[in-house]
Amino acid sequence: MEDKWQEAYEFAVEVARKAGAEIRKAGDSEIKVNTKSSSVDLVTQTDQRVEKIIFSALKGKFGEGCHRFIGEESTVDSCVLTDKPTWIIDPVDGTTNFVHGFPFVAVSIAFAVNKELEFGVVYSCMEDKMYKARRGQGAFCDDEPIYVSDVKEIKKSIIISEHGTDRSPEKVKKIFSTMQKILCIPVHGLRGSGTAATNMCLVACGAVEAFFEIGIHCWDIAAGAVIVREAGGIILDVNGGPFDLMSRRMVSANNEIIANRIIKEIEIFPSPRDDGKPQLE
Ligand SMILES: O=P([O-])([O-])O[C@@H]1[C@@H](O)[C@H](O)[C@@H](O)[C@H](O)[C@@H]1O
Ligand SMILES: [Mg+2]
Repeated sequence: MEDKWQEAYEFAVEVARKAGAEIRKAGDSEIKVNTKSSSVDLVTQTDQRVEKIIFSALKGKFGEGCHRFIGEESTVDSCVLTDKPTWIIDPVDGTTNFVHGFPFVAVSIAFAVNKELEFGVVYSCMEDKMYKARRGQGAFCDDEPIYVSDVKEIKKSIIISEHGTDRSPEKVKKIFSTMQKILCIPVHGLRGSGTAATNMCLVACGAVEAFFEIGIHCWDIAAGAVIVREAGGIILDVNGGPFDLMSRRMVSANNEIIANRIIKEIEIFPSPRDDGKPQLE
């Protein structure tokens, strides 16, 4: 049977690598910082320019007729998954890191058809590491197979959590209360790279056991979701239910034991969905 998406997958890897090179060479001139949802939710000309480069490469190859495009800096098509082939793109995941020269910045490109994620590509461009996965065909870093950790004891785990860009006191209190409870289980450590896409790849390659966050967007996690699953991991909603790409919350983990142990400690707070539907509790 013809494999319809292999060419698109390979093209996405090429585009991600080129976009990463553009990020690396963006000099100080381009790091003119603007803000979005809060004074600490940063965006630069590089975010916008690199998204344009990615979109024009994909539209040039696949046309604008039947493919839809969801991108952090444009969201020309609303964040609603249809059955149409849909590209879900974060051109610069870890924008704050990029502005500060903190060396974890990723290009995240995911592709969905019939509302199902078909493949994900995450290029950690400062590390020059290419993570990728196609549904049902395994996960890779620089073409080497990667697998989640086999740790089942929470007290032998490293957990990633991020504080995001919302600084409202009630949310910050819940975020740090959750972190304190997890830290004092105790776990071996808490970490965070500052980019959700990279965090998910760290779960996928077994460097950490889980990453959870409330407040991320579909473009931050869509590619990482494929990579975690194909590396043998699991992704759930923070309430233990099924993962929902548009819900702006998730737990990704090496196995269900670790995922459920983390979920027990998460203090959930509301976060408006990417698709505008009412948020679940
Ligand atoms: O904005 P961006 O750098 O593409 O995405 C980032 C996410 O990857 C990260 O998980 C989150 O904690 C940050 O607040 C920010 O949203
Ligand atoms: Mg971004």
